[in-house]
Amino acid sequence: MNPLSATSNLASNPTLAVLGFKRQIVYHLHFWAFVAVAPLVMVQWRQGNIVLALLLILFCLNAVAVIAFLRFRSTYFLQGRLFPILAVICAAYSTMINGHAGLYWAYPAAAALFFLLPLKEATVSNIVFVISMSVVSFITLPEADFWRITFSLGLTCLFVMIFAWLVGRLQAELTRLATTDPLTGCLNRSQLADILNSQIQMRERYERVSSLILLDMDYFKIINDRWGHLAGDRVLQELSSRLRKRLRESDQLFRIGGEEFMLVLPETRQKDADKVARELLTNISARPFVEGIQVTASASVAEVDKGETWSVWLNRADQALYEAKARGRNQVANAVRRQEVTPPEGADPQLADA
Ligand SMILES: Nc1nc2c(ncn2[C@@H]2O[C@H](COP(=O)(O)OP(=O)(O)OP(=O)(O)O)[C@@H](O)[C@H]2O)c(=O)[nH]1
Repeated sequence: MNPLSATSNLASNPTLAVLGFKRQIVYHLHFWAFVAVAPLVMVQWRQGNIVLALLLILFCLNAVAVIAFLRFRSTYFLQGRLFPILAVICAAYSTMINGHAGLYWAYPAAAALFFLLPLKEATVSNIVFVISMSVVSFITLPEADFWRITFSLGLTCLFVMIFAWLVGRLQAELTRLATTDPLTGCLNRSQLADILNSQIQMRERYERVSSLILLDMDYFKIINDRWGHLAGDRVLQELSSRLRKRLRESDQLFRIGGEEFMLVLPETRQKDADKVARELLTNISARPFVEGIQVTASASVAEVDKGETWSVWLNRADQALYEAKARGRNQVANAVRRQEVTPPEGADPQLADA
């Protein structure tokens, strides 16, 4: 996959958008590092600095490998670990033989590390980088330069580290805002397909069966009409917190519509999910909500079937929810398994899946 094309997922999946952003940074930094360093190979070779020229060739080859792996395999070659090692060796060695001319390259290399590696690894690499450059400048340059280099390089690293840390926090916050519902804190629809698909893959590959529960409040419109929208909002908040309390760490809670929630229960069979759904409904109807509002909800349960897509799975649960509503509400309906749908005689069995 072209790393630059990952932005096409920006609107549909925030997590992929952040991943695409990170790929682009890695891609651009290696591309421009290659463009800057490749001519230096010739310069150092001509000046007779063969070892440095060979080190720079290695640096360029690493950049080409990272770009190629990103473009053709969608993977990060050696997780970017060669860049800091080669950058430290090249900058330190170049400073030893070329003095200040080599030192200038330490600054962009140190800054780049914070965008190529996880924050902790980049910090450790840069501490090693600053110490190496300090030792080299102490040995090869006047004492005043040693102090200037140590402080200016250290400060550069500190500034970029703070910037990279803030960008990371901003990314995490934007992802959270884009993937959750602000009223209840539940996941929104943005990751629904991905999460259902991952459960389907667990079913196909490892025979691990997951179930989903759809839960919809009964006559919620009446609550809004009688107590107002603010009270309605508070009921939704309390409902989501009651649901969350009953769930396991591995379960996921989505708000997929106004008063409709979806619970994904990994490694849970239909009969166990049915038990959970019944407990949830009892928990909802047993105690009044804010301002003494008494509510009930209807639910449906569907275990993932072999070979079905996420939309078929969700659709089966949706049909069952209609049934629970039609049968009088405040109850659980189990979705019909695809195998249980017997096509009329002579009909194409494939059509039963539709
Ligand atoms: N307070 C509040 N109300 C919401 C929100 N989102 C949707 N609603 C309301 O939820 C109500 C849903 O009404 P319906 O779809 O008729 O469902 P219902 O009244 O629960 O009836 P059944 O589902 O058939 O039992 C509408 O009045 C929406 O305005 C929200 O975020 N806050």
